[in-house]
Amino acid sequence: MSKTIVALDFSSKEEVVDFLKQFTEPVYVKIGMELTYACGLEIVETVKKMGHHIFLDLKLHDIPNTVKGGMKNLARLGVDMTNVHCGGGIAMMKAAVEGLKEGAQGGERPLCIGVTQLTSTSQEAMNEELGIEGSVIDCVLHYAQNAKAAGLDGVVCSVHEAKKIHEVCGDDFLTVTPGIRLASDSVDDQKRVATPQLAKEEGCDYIVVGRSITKANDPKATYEQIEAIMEG
Ligand SMILES: O=C(O)c1cc(=O)[nH]c(=O)n1[C@@H]1O[C@H](COP(=O)(O)O)[C@@H](O)[C@H]1O
Repeated sequence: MSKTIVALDFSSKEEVVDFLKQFTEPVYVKIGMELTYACGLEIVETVKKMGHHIFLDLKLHDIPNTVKGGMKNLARLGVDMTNVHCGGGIAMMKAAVEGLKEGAQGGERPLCIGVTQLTSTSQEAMNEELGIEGSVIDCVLHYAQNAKAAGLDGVVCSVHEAKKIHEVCGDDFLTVTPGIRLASDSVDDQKRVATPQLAKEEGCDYIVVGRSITKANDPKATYEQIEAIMEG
C-alpha cells in the first residue's frame, strides 16, 4: 500500500470519479467530512469498486457508547483505516476499537487512528484558545500514549512530532501526518506544516496530502513525485 494518502476533499461524486480516472494503479485515498456529507457513505463503495484503499476520516468524538455503535457500523464498510479524536479520552478510544472489532465480525478490522492536535492548531492557539498548557509536542505525546494504552494502531500528528512518538510508543505505532506542503505551495489554513522530504526523514509512516495534489496542474505527476520521495 502506498505511503501517500490523497485527501479527496471534493463535494461531488463526479469530481471524485473524474479525479481518480487518471490513476491506473490503486491509490490510498482519504474520504472525509466534505465528501461524506455531500454524497453519503455510498461514496465509500464507489471508490472501493474502483480498487482504491480507503482511510475514512470522520474523526469520531462522543461518549464511549455512541462511538462504539458508530464504529460498529463503519467497520461494515470494509475500509482500511478510520479515526477518532484522542480528546475523547481512553474509554472512548477503547470503545472505538471494540466497535470496530464487533463490526468486522471476526474479519480484519480497520486500523483505528487517534487525532492528537490538528495540524491547523498552533502552539499559541492550543495554549490561549483551547486552554491547554505546555508545548504542542508534550500534549501530542501524551495523547499518543493514551491512544496506545487504549489499543489504537497509531495517531494523526504533524511531521514534527512523529519521531518522538515512535521513540516513546514504538516503531510499529503508526504516525499519519497531514499538513504536507511542497516548498513552493501556500500553507493555507495549516500551521504545523512540512515537506514530504522531511516526513520521510522523520520516519512518518503515512503522509496525508490534499490540495498540493488535487489542485496541482498535473495531480498524477505531483502524486508520483511525492510518493517517490516517501518510498525512496
Ligand atoms: O485527520 C486528518 O486527516 C487531518 C488531521 C489533521 O490534524 N490535519 C489535517 O489536515 N487533516 C486532514 O488532512 C487533509 C489535509 O488537506 P490539505 O491541507 O489540503 O493537504 C484534510 O483533509 C484534513 O481534513
